[in-house]
Amino acid sequence: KVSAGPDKWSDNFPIANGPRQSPIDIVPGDASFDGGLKPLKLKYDPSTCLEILNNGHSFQVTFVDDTDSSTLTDGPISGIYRLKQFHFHWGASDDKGSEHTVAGTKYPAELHLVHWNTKYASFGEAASQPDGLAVVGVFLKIGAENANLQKVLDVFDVIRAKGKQTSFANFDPATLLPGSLDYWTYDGSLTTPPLLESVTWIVCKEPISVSSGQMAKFRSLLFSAEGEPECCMVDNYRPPQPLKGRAVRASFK
Ligand SMILES: O[B-]1(O)OCc2ccccc21
Ligand SMILES: [Zn+2]
Repeated sequence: KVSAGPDKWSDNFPIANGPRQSPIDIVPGDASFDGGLKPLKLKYDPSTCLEILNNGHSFQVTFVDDTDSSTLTDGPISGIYRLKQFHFHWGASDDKGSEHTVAGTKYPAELHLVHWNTKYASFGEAASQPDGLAVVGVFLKIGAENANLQKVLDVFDVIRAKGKQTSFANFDPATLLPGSLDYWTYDGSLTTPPLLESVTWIVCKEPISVSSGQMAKFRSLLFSAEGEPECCMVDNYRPPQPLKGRAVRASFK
């Protein structure tokens, strides 16, 4: 059965209309500079990279998270958050695809690096806590071919269908970060069901590049499993949700 789109999610997940839903439209002029925000501290160990899988709504690269080898600290958060996985959201064409927008501007894709608070025992437990997750969002903008991203795209042929996975070792997610780690931050949620309101969002102002040909490769993945009618994996983004009085802070002037 085909899963229902974002407008139908509230039927099974009433939190879809909750007070801290994501993504949002970030309006730079409305964000308040907070001098108390620390620089992001991302320490990633490529040897914790484990596998890459097509989970039917995106593809994700999963990391071993039983030690503090790959962590996010500082920034707007307190304590140590461990990297669990990263994944992307993208569109059917280059004019849409990101989840967060910037003064209404949509990017063709958005990277999410998902971390969980080690004050909790596991990702699953953390995901149900208001301070449980911290997701670093990075926009992708059409430009030069991204050689680091290409290492991920090169294995797409073996994970084309839903449920396919393969080992993926020694990838350094830091190679997907922009030069500047200036960011906006606000309290939000998962952007896919169960839409849990447990995410401190950290959205980088500076995008990374992706070529139009590389975006076409994203669109070669399938929502469908082997043996099912082929359905291209595109438009796997949730549109912006109401801010409902939340503050968006900027780490930069
Ligand atoms: O980026 B997402 O909201 O999409 C799915 C997901 C899973 C875990 C954390 C955050 C997210
Ligand atoms: Zn995501």
